[in-house]
Amino acid sequence: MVGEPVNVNEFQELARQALPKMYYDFFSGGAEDQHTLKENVEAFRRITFRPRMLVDVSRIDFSTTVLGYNISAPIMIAPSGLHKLAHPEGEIATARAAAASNTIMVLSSVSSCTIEEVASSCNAIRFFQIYVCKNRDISAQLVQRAERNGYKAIVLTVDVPRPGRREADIKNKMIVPPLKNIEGLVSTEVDNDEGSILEGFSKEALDASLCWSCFTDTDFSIRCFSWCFYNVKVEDIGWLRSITNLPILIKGVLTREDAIKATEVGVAGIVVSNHGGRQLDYTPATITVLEEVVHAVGGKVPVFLDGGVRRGTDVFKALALGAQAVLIGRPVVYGLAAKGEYGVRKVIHMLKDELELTMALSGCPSMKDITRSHVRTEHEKIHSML
Ligand SMILES: Cc1cc2nc3c(=O)[nH]c(=O)nc-3n(C[C@H](O)[C@H](O)[C@H](O)COP(=O)(O)O)c2cc1C
Repeated sequence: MVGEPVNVNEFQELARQALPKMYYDFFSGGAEDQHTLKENVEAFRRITFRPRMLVDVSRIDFSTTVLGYNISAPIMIAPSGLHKLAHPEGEIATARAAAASNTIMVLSSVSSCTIEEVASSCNAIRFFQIYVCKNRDISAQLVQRAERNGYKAIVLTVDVPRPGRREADIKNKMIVPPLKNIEGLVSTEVDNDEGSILEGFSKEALDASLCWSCFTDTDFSIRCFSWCFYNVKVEDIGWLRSITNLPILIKGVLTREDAIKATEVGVAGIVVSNHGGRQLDYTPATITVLEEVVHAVGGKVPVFLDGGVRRGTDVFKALALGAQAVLIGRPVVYGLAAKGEYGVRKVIHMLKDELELTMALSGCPSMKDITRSHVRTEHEKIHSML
């Protein structure tokens, strides 16, 4: 029995106690051997600090901006689906916690509350995450609804051409409740005797043919024109840019090769993510590839990171390695399951408190003081021993 939690990790056990096994497994699980799921957390632990002493840390400021929006700390809420499985108020409670914490929430396209319900529930700064469906009209409708309802950016998740093999969901024959945003547009009644219904549905609906496509500005306007007036299907990322004025972030990049392609197609930012270890198992922990992506991008667009962030020290490490901010996945859902909106607020608050302390003890009174030389990676440790 866990009493009042004193850190974010302790919310996981509270969530396990609060939820039916099928739902707890859905939120906590990863793909196959769950190697990447564990590594996301473990890799942070292998990074150590190089703190500086006798710096004036009597005032700490970690407020920042993301795509021009001021937020209280470099900690945002990652998109995760089906929050009503965690708590009856679902994403509305999560959004209210984001508003109270003055941070950004990325709403999942497979949320259990609609785009409109979340938008009208509070004044949180919201981004909207999409998967591209085989039927592009469905994705286009979602993007346009998000834009109409005041969402400030589109987060395109690119690591799910097919769903990863989440064996707990398969065993549990995970049942998907109605996906409110796409109700009536996509059938969730998929026969999938061998696996989870969620997996079966994703295989049916998602467009596995989605690709990068580079284009010049002239090329782009021709594509827009043709899409609007002749309804000719414009391919891929160019297609997405042609249907929205919102900035587009790409979520799911893990290599320099893809980081370069992302900047070439004109995205506004990159999220280094392996989907919290739920997609391809044995992809590296995100914190270990962050620098590779940051170097490849060369400051052209901001780079964000999610996966395994459980401590304020983790946030600091990601910032030192070049992230502009981090996103939090499971801890938010665990907070929601354990204590509703209050639980999500508490999770964000705990991470902020820990970040503040880490900055004070490292000699970094502001975000700009956090540098690469404040951390030591495992690679550097090995190198220094040779
Ligand atoms: C239960 C669950 C559902 C998720 N649903 C989505 C989703 O709908 N769209 C998406 O882009 N990512 C989704 N993700 C991935 C998260 O956005 C994020 O990448 C991941 O949770 C970060 O790792 P962490 O949980 O260790 O913080 C989901 C993750 C979890 C745990």
